[in-house]
Amino acid sequence: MIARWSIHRAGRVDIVERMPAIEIEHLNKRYGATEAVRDVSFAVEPAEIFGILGPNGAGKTTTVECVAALRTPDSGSIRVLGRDPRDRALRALVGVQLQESGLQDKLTVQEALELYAACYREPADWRALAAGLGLTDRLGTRYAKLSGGQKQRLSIALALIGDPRLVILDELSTGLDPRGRRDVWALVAGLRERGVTVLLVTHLTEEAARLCDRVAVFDRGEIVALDTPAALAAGHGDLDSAVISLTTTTGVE
Ligand SMILES: Nc1ncnc2c1ncn2[C@@H]1O[C@H](COP(=O)(O)OP(=O)(O)OP(=O)(O)O)[C@@H](O)[C@H]1O
Repeated sequence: MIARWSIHRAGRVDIVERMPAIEIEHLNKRYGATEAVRDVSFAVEPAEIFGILGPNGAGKTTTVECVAALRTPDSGSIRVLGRDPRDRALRALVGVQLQESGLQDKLTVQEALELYAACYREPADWRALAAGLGLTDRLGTRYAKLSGGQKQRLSIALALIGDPRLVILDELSTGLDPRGRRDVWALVAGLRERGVTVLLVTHLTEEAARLCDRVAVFDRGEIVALDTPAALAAGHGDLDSAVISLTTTTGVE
């Protein structure tokens, strides 16, 4: 665990002792009659890979969208790197990969990478990111012509282009082939080694078991269990069985 942490790329230095990277207290969010998130509280430590598992519609994306300031909570509090999620200073410190990318069809992979890199004062090396994600031979390809898995690789590269301190990854490996999954798992494990905090929404228990230090299991908008993957799996045989027995919703809304 990192005891002392300095945030310097926002133009000033904050030294924070044992401050969680993300702190959520009593988060509530509803859409009309649907209570998407109900009284959710958890904290993510610096350099931790924290997983969110749970069935479709359990409130996982809504929660991470609140952390990413893409949705406004109805009540509760969220601190990201000690700040309000809407604090502009976080733009340089937080990378977000969500299920929809919204990229223009005509942009090539290289143009997208260069465009996003230009938004940051100290971007990551986009060529190295592209290489790590197996995109080097697709740099000249327009977004519309990419396969689903290649779009996914690009969205991960774009989440990392600002060399963030915290990355939010929603369904990291959806649509990736086995080699692609292995590439992104190595990439995410490497982030932790560099002290980057990762909030990871996933449906893959294998991914959670391999990567995550701790996992919160969501069901019907609530956290029904929070522990290490090994502790969650204990007594159930494996993590898949644990999630199935801990949750009640079916896969279909
Ligand atoms: N924009 C929206 N308007 C209305 N209801 C919504 C909206 N977004 C999500 N919901 C509802 O809120 C609940 C939680 O949705 P959310 O997307 O957070 O779940 P999830 O756990 O991420 O699901 P999945 O695994 O399918 O991505 C669901 O019942 C969903 O139908």
